[in-house]
Amino acid sequence: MDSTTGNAGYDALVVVSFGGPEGPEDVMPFLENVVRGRGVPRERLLEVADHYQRFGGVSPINAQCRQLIEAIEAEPAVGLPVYWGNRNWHPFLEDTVRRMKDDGVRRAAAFVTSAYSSYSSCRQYLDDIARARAAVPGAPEIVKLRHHYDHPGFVAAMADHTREALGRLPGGVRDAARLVFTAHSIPLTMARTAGPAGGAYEAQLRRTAELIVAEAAPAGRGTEREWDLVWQSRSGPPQVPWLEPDVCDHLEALHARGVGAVVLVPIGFMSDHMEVVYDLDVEAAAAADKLGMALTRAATAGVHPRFVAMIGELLAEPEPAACPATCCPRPRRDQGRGPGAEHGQE
Ligand SMILES: CC1=C(CCC(=O)O)c2cc3nc(cc4[nH]c(cc5[nH]c(cc1n2)c(C)c5CCC(=O)O)c(CCC(=O)O)c4C)C(CCC(=O)O)=C3C
Ligand SMILES: [Fe+2]
Repeated sequence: MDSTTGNAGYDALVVVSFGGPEGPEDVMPFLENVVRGRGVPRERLLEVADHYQRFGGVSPINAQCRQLIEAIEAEPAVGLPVYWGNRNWHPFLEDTVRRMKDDGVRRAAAFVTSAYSSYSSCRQYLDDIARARAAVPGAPEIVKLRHHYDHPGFVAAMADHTREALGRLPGGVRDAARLVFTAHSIPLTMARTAGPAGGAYEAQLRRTAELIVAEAAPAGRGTEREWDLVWQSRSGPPQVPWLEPDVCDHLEALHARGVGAVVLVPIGFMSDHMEVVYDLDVEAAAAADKLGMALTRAATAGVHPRFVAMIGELLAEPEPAACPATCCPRPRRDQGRGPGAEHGQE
């Protein structure tokens, strides 16, 4: 059986991810890589550094990537050598591309651990790939697989995890529980220019949520389960507007409306990241506790068998159309700060 080429003739798969620190001394250099040229205030950076330090300076993201790669390597539908390269921490994508070239890879598919359109979640990864290839003479061609937000494998994994989290709520409040889907907030300027026609980040997340609601909580008791899409992990200077409401504010608003139980469903993250284990499992959990709300958090897609199988299915699809050069542009750093600030080098 020749399952090694698929329709698009790839000879390798590279998992492209964000990267995270793996010890206390990694935290500041990692954060400096993340925010270089981004205008994130120093106070915000120190606050986030403290979140990492509470976990011994170790983000869960790299271990999750290693587990995913192990699972992909064991997936018969993949049948390709699997590489891994990150934007912000070891193994850096450029080093990986060099290794791929040395191994004789000619045409690789890239699975980016982000399912949606926007500068941060799509274009920036395309730029990372282009920069890494430009630094390596004779680098392989690298084709980014399509956005998988609506793929039945991703949806099935998250629906399964949503049902499981509903099952962890006390029986008495389970039926009335509300599903609260979360994703990383982004600046409004970035949200407006996401995708070929703008607005794609939010529209895709909403679609994912709808698909999960339909699968996890089908109308059986007569009505569809109530749900919302809200935002978490806002960064940037306070005067720049980002997508709202924040998940913790939203829990308060729901409580004021008499909602007694919530399942958080982190569809914006493909695996456990610091944003999930701190911003949701520590901060949002504390907010719910204070309000006396029952709260559980659905597991991220991680290595759910349907999610892993999805990667094999994506590899078998014809080569995806490249994103138009104009979609998901890098927002200017001065956007949202009013007129007169238009001389940054970004
Ligand atoms: C849309 C989006 C995703 C989802 C898509 C994807 O998965 O790629 C994502 C993922 C992640 N973001 C991560 C970490 C950080 N993001 C930051 C800052 C920012 N994120 C942004 C957006 C996103 N981020 C933006 C617009 C900024 C402002 C600065 C800038 O314009 O770039 C900062 C700076 C400090 C702060 O939070 O203020 C950190 C440390 C980690 C690793 C977590 C871990 O270690 O477990 C992951 C997976
Ligand atoms: Fe981020």
